[in-house]
Amino acid sequence: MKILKFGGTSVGSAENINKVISILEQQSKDTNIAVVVSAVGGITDKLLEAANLACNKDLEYKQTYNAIWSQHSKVIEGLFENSDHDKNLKKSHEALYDLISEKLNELKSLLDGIYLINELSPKTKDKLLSFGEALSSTIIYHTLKSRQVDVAYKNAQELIVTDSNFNNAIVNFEITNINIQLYFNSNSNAIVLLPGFVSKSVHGEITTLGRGGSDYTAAIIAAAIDADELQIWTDVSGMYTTNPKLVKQAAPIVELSYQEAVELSHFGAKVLYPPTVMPVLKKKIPIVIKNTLDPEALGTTITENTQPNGSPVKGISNIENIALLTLQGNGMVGVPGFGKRLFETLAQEKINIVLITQSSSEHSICFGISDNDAKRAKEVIDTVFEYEIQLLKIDPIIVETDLSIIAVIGDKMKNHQGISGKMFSTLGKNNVNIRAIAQGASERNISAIIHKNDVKKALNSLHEQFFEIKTKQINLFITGVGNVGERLIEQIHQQKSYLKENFKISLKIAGLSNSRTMVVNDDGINLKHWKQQLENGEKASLKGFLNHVKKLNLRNSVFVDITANDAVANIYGDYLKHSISVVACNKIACSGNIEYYNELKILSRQYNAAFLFETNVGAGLPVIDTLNHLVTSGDKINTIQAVLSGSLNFIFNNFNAETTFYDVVKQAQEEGYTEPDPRIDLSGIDVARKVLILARESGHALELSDLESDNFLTNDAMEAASVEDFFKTLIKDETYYQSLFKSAEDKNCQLKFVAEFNNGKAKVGLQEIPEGHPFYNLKGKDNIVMFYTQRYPEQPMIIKGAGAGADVTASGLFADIIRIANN
Ligand SMILES: NC(=O)C1=CN([C@@H]2O[C@H](COP(=O)(O)OP(=O)(O)OC[C@H]3O[C@@H](n4cnc5c(N)ncnc54)[C@H](O)[C@@H]3O)[C@@H](O)[C@H]2O)C=CC1
Ligand SMILES: N[C@@H](CC=O)C(=O)O
Repeated sequence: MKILKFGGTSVGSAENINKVISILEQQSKDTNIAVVVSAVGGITDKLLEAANLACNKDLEYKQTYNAIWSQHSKVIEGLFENSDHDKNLKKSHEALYDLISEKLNELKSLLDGIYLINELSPKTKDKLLSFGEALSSTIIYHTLKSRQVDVAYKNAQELIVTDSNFNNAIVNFEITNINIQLYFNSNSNAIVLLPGFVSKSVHGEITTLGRGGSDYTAAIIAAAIDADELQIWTDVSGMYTTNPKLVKQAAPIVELSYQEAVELSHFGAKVLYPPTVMPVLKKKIPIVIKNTLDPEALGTTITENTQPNGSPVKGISNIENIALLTLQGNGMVGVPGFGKRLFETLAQEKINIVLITQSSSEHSICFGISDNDAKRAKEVIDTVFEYEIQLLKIDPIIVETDLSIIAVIGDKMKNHQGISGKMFSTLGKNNVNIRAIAQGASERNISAIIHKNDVKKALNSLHEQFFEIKTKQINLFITGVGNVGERLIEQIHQQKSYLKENFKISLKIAGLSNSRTMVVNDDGINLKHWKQQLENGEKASLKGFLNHVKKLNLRNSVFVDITANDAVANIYGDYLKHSISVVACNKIACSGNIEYYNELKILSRQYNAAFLFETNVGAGLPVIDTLNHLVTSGDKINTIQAVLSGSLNFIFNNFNAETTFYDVVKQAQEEGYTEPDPRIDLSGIDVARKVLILARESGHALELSDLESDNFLTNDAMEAASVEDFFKTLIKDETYYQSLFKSAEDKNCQLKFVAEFNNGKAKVGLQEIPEGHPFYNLKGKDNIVMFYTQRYPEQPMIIKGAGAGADVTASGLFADIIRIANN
């Protein structure tokens, strides 16, 4: 025989009750079943609300009563919607309606009585609450009957006998078990339907079984008759690996042991309330959690032992609204009795302790309790230890609120080393601060107290670590979606599935901003329509964007700066301080004052957040990465010689007697090689910034003002007030630029804008490069960097290739993002 229990949602509407009936018809084909039902969803709360209103002399109770009426009437109408066409069905419909009216009239009299006497005793409350299950079970029983199902009705009050502890009655198992056995031994109906939650005292008064009462009814019956299985039907497909409202990837757990289920349900998995299923645990009866709305789903089977080859971690749970209290002081060390007094005080105050930890120095005891109890706990503990506090033996108790507990759970964790290591390193990498830790000797549960704002991030990171076969999600927040930014989004869109499949990296763009608007979406921005979404976003603001990113608090968050803006560069520190990595192709931060550059490097280390800017030099070429590898492996950089401007190389490669300087500069701008403001390239500042960054990465504390810069532009060009005016000077001064070309051509040289770093000094300037020099044949928009080092003294290490352009720069940014993902 099997016992099936259906909760409030399962019997909450005619549609769901029809689903319940199909399940019953199906299951009763194989074996007899006992079916325990809860009240229609929401009714128990409404009964209480009506009673409290009545008790407080508030006539609104009549409205609530009417709502209870109409909710049941709606269910009945839905179940008998075709009764007009069938005589028998019509009769059943009317009979049921009369029965329910009778019960509801009784309820009305009770509520009127409460209103009149202005009192709601625990005994009356139980009588009142019992209406919920009585109504739902009557409706379902009569519906089954009207559909010719072989069903018997048994009021659980006639079987389950309790003491007179109203609202939370204690079961007398001796009498109850006999009652149940006698009844089921003499019953042959395929289905027996019973209301859950209700019972009667030995004196015949109505009692109820407290929280999770219907589960308890089902478990008591299952244990009494040694049932083959207890099925709990609810509105989710079992117990989940973690809270599915916070972690989208959470999935139902197929198998759990009783202990694991109890641990998980203690820690927030609401589908099972442990005390209620204790009777079946003793008898080792399997419990199956199933979904009424999706009966084909496997659900969760809970038995004594699970498969030996199952995963060691079964679930991750959390309890919200926790306060952490710390009792500390030198006077506690080596003195017995402090713990006893502390915990006795809490017990007397009926304050439940959720977690305890004590350091081996015995200097402090920490414990977690519900936030609601924190104030009361502080008052009573400080009073009890008033004498010791006055003598400065201990401090007044310290209370920290707004915390949550997260716990990793699994029976087999104790046979695996490294689980707690993985748990804490995952939390640490994601900058989740751990306030307290507890692990029992059973090693079935490792718990940590963290700030409530970190719970979502912590659960997602841990879920990814333990359940998602190493897929790492990277959450990108991109500022600047011009030439380069747009290409990066395209590249990410194109590569997303490939990266996920082949490298287990899941890239999500969770935020986008340009200088006008910004959009942030926890679920990720749809990359097919990102322009529209950004267009319709809220007004852009750097602080606003940062606040969104902080509030979302997603794991592996990366801020990507693809602007040329100094205000954006100045905000990196705020991201790093929140353990949000920064990837920048904007060169301002690394070439601005050295204190800021150093501070960013320190913050990056301190907060375990990457700060990468490979595209600052050579666009997509691996210049900085290579330099870093040389330096970290102990090499010394002696000299760097380089052509670092893609746009200037393009310009001087295409400028000759047949072209004009204006035309080739315009073309470089249109091809996307120049900075947003081309004067930054032509003036040599961009190259100066790049060589400065290389010098700094080589270990030299230089400022931009330390560099020698040989400018080749005319004074008018240098002083032009706008880009437009600048271009006008190029037309005006064409003869001058032609003379530069002519001078080089006459010497059979090529014009190259060269950067040099030597002996701690750096300079940039236009040079006439003779044939045979490695720079002479540098094509198109290429860059070349030659590192002369201690290990490469004669023949330099050379990096060469396209050093400008939106596509290659975007791919350089992409490479930095992947570096973070692979870390
Ligand atoms: N084009 C290239 O070959 C290379 C470019 N870079 C760097 O890439 C950066 C971007 O270059 P492009 O895409 O060509 O420039 P762009 O002018 O096409 O795009 C810049 C974007 O930044 C946005 N922006 C500016 N100020 C902003 C603010 N305060 N908040 C939010 N967004 C803001 C603009 O709205 C625009 O969408 C520059 O720093 C440049 O030095 C680096 C290496 C190579
Ligand atoms: N404008 C730069 C490209 C970005 O760094 C160049 O021309 O090299």
